[in-house]
Amino acid sequence: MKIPFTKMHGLGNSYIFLNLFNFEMEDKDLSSLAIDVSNVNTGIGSDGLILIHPSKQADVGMRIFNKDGSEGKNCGNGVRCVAKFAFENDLVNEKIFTVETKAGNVTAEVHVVNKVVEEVTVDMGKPILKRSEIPMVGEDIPQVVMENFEVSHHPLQITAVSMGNPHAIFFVENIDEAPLFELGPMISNDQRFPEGVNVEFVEVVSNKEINFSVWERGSGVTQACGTGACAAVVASVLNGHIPKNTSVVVHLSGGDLTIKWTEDGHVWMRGKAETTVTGEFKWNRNI
Ligand SMILES: N[C@H](CCC[C@H](N)C(=O)O)C(=O)O
Repeated sequence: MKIPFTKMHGLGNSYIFLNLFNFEMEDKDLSSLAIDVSNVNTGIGSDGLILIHPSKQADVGMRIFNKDGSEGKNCGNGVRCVAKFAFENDLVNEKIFTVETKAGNVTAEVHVVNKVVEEVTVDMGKPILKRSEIPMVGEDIPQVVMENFEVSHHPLQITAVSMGNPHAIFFVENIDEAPLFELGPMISNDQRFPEGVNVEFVEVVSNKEINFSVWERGSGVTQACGTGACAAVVASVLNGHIPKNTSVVVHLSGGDLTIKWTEDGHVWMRGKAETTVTGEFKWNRNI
């Protein structure tokens, strides 16, 4: 089976994009396709697969699958790439439009230079803070902020935020000393998160700047995580490190995002989206 694809990335968080406006894939094949295209040795190499599809409730729709074949509900870097693809391929004809995700609709605005979308601003909507809606097991309280969370004899304090997908945020003194590889996978698969969780370590640099690293649910360490960066800013405000309504520079391994949690409760994200390569993937898994 020959599959036309476009590889794109947001700050090095890369996905293989399929345009389902002019190509069809069976739902039952998507998980295994995500695993195969993500494989850097036998596939194309990426953090997962993203489908761009027609939508009845928004201008375009997207679905995101992680490297392990699991489906996520939202993807900040992915939304910016979908917006770039949709505008540059005339799937939309306005610079501001809506994108359907499994977590609901978001609104994107593309910033164009010489017909090329360089950056995208996304209104990622409101964060979800209620424990049961993260979801996280335990007494259902309005928000989980600096709660004791022991992992493998490490006494940590967790702040939990959902951007439609779950995030566990831990503040550290020095991001370079964060136990990302040791504790990331343990926390991501911890029983206290019934659906798993994305794990972020955050170093507060100032009241408008943070350093950030991430172990993504279903993909492991990635260069960037857009929803994670949004969740990290929300957590920083909840913990009094950053005032609300501040334009925060989030330094991720792959580059910077500018994020603001505004008084009306919405989280805004601005950052780059880039196209790496287009091509045709010969997929011959015996399905
Ligand atoms: N691993 C995430 C999906 C990708 C999110 C990330 N790549 C982003 O940019 O937000 C999850 O399972 O919830």
